[in-house]
Amino acid sequence: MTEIVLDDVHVHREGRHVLRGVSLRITERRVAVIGANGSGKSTLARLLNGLVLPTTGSVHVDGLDTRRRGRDVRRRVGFMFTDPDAQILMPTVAEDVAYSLRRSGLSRAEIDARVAAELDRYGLAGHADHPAHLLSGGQKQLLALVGVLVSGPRLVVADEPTTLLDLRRTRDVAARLAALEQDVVLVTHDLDLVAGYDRVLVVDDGRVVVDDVPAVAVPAYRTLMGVPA
Ligand SMILES: Nc1ncnc2c1ncn2[C@@H]1O[C@H](COP(=O)(O)OP(=O)(O)OP(=O)(O)O)[C@@H](O)[C@H]1O
Repeated sequence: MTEIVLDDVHVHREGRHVLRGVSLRITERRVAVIGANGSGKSTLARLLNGLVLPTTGSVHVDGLDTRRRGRDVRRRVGFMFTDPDAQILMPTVAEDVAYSLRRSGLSRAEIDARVAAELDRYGLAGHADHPAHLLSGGQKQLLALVGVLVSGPRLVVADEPTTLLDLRRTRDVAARLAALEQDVVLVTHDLDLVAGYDRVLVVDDGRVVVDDVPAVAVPAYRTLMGVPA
């Protein structure tokens, strides 16, 4: 279990107050973040692995300050972006996953074995030597997830990972995330995906305005947006 503590976090970006005093302690296995466009969800997600640093306040992951120990934090907390193309860096599928292990200290043979096992687990083994850019959107998102998982994070932050996917691929990626042994923080606009989560944070105008189980938080968000079910 990973513990993330945000203490009175404010984030200013180019004169804008993007987050306004967020304090949280996250220890649950499945946490979802929902909220309107521009409310600050991505910024909150990026704080969790030090991709964004607080302007004031602090973020600690298992006691590590993201401001001072960013590299150690990122080893614990993997990040999955909305657009998998932003995360696919190497020409072939297997090379791309192997790239995530370049600083692992493993031998070439160990890296190859681990890559093959992970691709197999995610149904991508048959594509190992294919150009990564020829995969379907859903396969690319799974490849991005494999690239995040292969280096062994304890927690995966996924920022709208199903936004670009069709219904079937959305269900597939969501099921993969739900089945992970790692802890998950999921940012999403798809309210169906958060049903099984332990905790839902509703972000509005830079603040966490609701922090509750899905059965309470989702209706509260609908009311906030003026679209009750
Ligand atoms: N680097 C930046 N420079 C300037 N403004 C920024 C920056 N990052 C975020 N913002 C602004 O902060 C606000 C919150 O952005 P953020 O991406 O966190 O929202 P979001 O809730 O994830 O939105 P969406 O649902 O549309 O993805 C937006 O108004 C955005 O324009």
